[in-house]
Parts: sequence; C-alpha cells; structure tokens
Amino acid sequence: MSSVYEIRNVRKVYKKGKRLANDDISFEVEEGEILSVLGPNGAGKSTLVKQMMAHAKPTSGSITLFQRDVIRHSREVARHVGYYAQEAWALANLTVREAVLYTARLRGISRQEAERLTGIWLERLELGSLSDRMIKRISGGQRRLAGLAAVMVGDPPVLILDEPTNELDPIKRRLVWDIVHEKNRENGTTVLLVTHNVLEAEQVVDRVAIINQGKLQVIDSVANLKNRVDPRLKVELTLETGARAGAEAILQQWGDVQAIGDNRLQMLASRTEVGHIVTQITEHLDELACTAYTIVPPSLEDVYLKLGGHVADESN
Ligand SMILES: Nc1ncnc2c1ncn2[C@@H]1O[C@H](COP(=O)(O)OP(=O)(O)OP(=O)(O)O)[C@@H](O)[C@H]1O
Repeated sequence: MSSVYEIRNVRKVYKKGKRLANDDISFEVEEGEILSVLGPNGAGKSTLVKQMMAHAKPTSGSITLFQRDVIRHSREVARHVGYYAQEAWALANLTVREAVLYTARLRGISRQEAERLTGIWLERLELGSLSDRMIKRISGGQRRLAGLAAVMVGDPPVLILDEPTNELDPIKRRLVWDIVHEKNRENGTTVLLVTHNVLEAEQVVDRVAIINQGKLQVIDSVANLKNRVDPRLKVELTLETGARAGAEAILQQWGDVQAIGDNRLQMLASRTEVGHIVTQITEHLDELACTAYTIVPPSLEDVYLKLGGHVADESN
C-alpha cells in the first residue's frame, strides 16, 4: 500500500505564547485507509491537520502529499484534499447552495456538473429546504452539514475531517459516519479523522494515532491496540440497589471484580474463562440480586483512556 501523506519530524512552535504544539511527529497516511487522530483538548491535533493542509507552516520537519511538499504545492493540496475545519466558516455570507456550488467550481468541475453534484449533496445531507438560506443564518448543526456538503462535493481523493459530528443530533451523526464509510469503501477515499467521539469512530476507522502534549504516543491498527491494552472481555453486572457488597463477595470466588458504579460491577475474563463465569452468574442471579449482565469486548475507548486520554499539561 502506498502513502498519501508523509509527515516527517514535524515540530510546531507558536510564536505567540511560545507554545510547543507539535513535537517531532512522524507517520504516514496510507492510501485508502481511515486513520483517526485522537487526543485530549490542546493535544496538537488541529495544529497538525492545519500543517497537512498548508494552512500553517511547520517550524521544522516536512509534510508531503503524493510525494510533493505541501507548502510548495499548496494549490494542489486544496484541490485534492477536502478539509473540514473546526472553526467558523469563511463562506458564511453565501447561501448553502452557493457554498457547495462554488467549492465544486474551485475544484475544477464544470458549471453544469457542479450544479448537478450540488443538488445531490444538498439532498443527501437533508439540506434541500435550506438551500437558499445564508450560512450565517442557519443553526450550528445545519452549518456543519453545509460544510460537509462542500467538503464532499466532487469526491476529493483525500478527506481531512476535524470533528465532523460536533453539534449534530444522533441521526445526523449516523448519516455522516455512513457517508464517510461509504466514500472510503466504494471510492477508496483516504480519510484522516480528528475526533473526540471515540465510540462512534470505532465503527469506521482502520488505524488510530494518539497524540498527547504535541507528541505522537502510538499509531497502530485498532485490533493491535486493543490487544496491547487488555484483550480480556468484560462481564458487566447491574444489581439491585444496595446489593453491591454482597454480590462482590460472591463474584470474588470466580475472578477479579471491580466496582464501576453504585450498583454496577465488572469482571475481566479471558475468552476461555468467560463461559464459566457467565454460567456461574446465571445460576446465582437471585443471590447476586443481578437485574442484567452483558459481555463487552475491549473498545477503542478503553485503548484511548489507557494510552493517551489524560488531560494535556498546559504548563509546558
Ligand atoms: N494560533 C495559536 N497561537 C498560539 N497557540 C496556539 C494556537 N493554536 C493552538 N495553540 C496552542 O497549541 C496547542 C495545541 O492546540 P491544538 O488546537 O492543535 O489542539 P487540539 O488537539 O486540536 O485541541 P482540541 O481538541 O481542543 O481542538 C494548545 O496548547 C493550544 O493552546
């Protein structure tokens, strides 16, 4: 598999405040993958993607897109990469339709085709009834969807999406993930996704990079990261109020028990142990005062919390 982006020893020091936002970051984005960049607030994620878009210049190090330096070929970056930024949007004074249409034209698409594609994307993102409203006069979530329509129009081969589902309701979030997944699987679109929404991201991502305090902590496939953290399954039990201490004493006979809430306990078990533990639980439901139990595999959120999810130290 060939690389789309190559990031080499990138360091970014913001002159104002002398803040080291990225510290010697190196990795590659492979063609056709969905790579998620995770990390706490202030970790340096947006700074990194701004540099990948040539909107900010690395203090040292280099970034190439299709083997070309992004700073020297910034126009090509704008043409090949659909960038969805977190900040308020430069197209605020345009209507929703104009914003999508003009973006398509900027990508070199003919007038007639741009109009056709604009219609398709407005419908896909359920913006048809808002198409003649100015971007600055629609809701925050609607603005995000309009921004996504502009990013998607013309199917750029690379997408960089910085928190694409912020402010969206659950149904719209689902719609956005479905579109990202579809573009990746059907068109082979390469996607770099910055998000805090770890549980939702897990549905679509192939690899994960965790950044904290400007440093790349780890980059690997979701499966490898889960194995690295703790491959055991969790058996989570919900108990009647006040039953936790009694249940804990019983469960300790069969393995390690941890409290995860006032009336909730969990046991960690290997795939070979879990059958025995579940059999014991089902045979002792009344004694345990257990109202429900589930078996939960390790999640990307577990990985994130273990490997990088702590709060960035702002004192550096
Ligand atoms: N324009 C700027 N000038 C000075 N410092 C900045 C600037 N932009 C970001 N920073 C600082 O650089 C560090 C990294 O910020 P960045 O926005 O890249 O983090 P992030 O991981 O995207 O955070 P969030 O998840 O909150 O969006 C932070 O300490 C931030 O305060």
